[in-house]
Amino acid sequence: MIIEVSNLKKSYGPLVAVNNLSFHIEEGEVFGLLGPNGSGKTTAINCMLSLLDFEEGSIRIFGKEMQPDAYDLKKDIGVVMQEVAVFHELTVYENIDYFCGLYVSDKLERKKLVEEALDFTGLQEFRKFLPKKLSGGLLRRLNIACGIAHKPKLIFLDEPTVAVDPQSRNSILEGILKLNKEGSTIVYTSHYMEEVETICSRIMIIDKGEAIATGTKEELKSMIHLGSKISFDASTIEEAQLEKLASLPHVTEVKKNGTFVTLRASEENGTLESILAFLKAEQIPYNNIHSEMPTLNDVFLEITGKELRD
Ligand SMILES: Nc1ncnc2c1ncn2[C@@H]1O[C@H](COP(=O)(O)OP(=O)(O)OP(=O)(O)O)[C@@H](O)[C@H]1O
Repeated sequence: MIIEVSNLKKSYGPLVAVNNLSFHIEEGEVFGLLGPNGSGKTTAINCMLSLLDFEEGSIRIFGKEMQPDAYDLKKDIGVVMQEVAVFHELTVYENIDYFCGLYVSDKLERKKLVEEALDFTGLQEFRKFLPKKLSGGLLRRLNIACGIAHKPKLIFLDEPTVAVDPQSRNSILEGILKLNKEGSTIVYTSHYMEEVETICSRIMIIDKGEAIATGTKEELKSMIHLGSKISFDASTIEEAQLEKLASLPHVTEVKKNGTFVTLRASEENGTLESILAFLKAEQIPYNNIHSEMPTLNDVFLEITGKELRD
């Protein structure tokens, strides 16, 4: 087991930021911590890194208790923090070389690793640039290169894609999967459910410092019984017809907002067909019909009663 957190509790004065948090992360996982802003993700990471002390619980990394002076554990950990932390007077190359040098003293070996990190983050052509000449997305890529150049076994990435352009975002996400393929276990925090769904093998959803659900995205979605969502535009549909729709097999909910009708179905198979057959039989004109599987936002909404997004 790479990480084992048991009953972690951390407060800032009267505010309990993380409460009774327990989870484990196995080697090779991309583990996602998904929660809205202020839900305690960064606090949990900082406790795992022994950057913060905590009142209750225990944290074991690589099978050993994590301590502020556990340098033997820390050398195998890479950290990419939310705030970009690079030296503004050093070039892109020199920054990566500096951070890599904290772990790798052999010059030749380090040169190879820095070149690989430049390739990996697509920063080769910017190697001589000072950070102030980089766009926000490139600066975040530099932040990542500095955190991962020494090829750590375990990498923490805290919201690495906040405020980056879509191209850099995709390149960051692809890069994380590549690091994972090359053998690193990843802990990834985000409040973007799409990212977490795309790259994480297992996800813990947190809210107000507490874990509300943990599992693969399929497991999380099967915890709720929302099934798929089917929507269409039907300006002439009548109240009595909406009631009939609600009584079709597997339809669990029907809502109308303006001309837009949204149904929830507990079963994917055959439901869309029976809705289409009903609309045809009742001669109800409709447009833009589409069906969506539930998202992690639906899971969050069902459990907490609020949206994941701010
Ligand atoms: N140093 C601090 N002192 C007091 N309160 C803090 C401190 N750091 C965080 N908090 C509070 O603790 C709670 C959890 O914050 P934390 O930063 O861990 O959440 P988060 O999920 O990482 O959110 P974000 O994505 O916005 O960083 C929030 O209510 C935050 O305001």
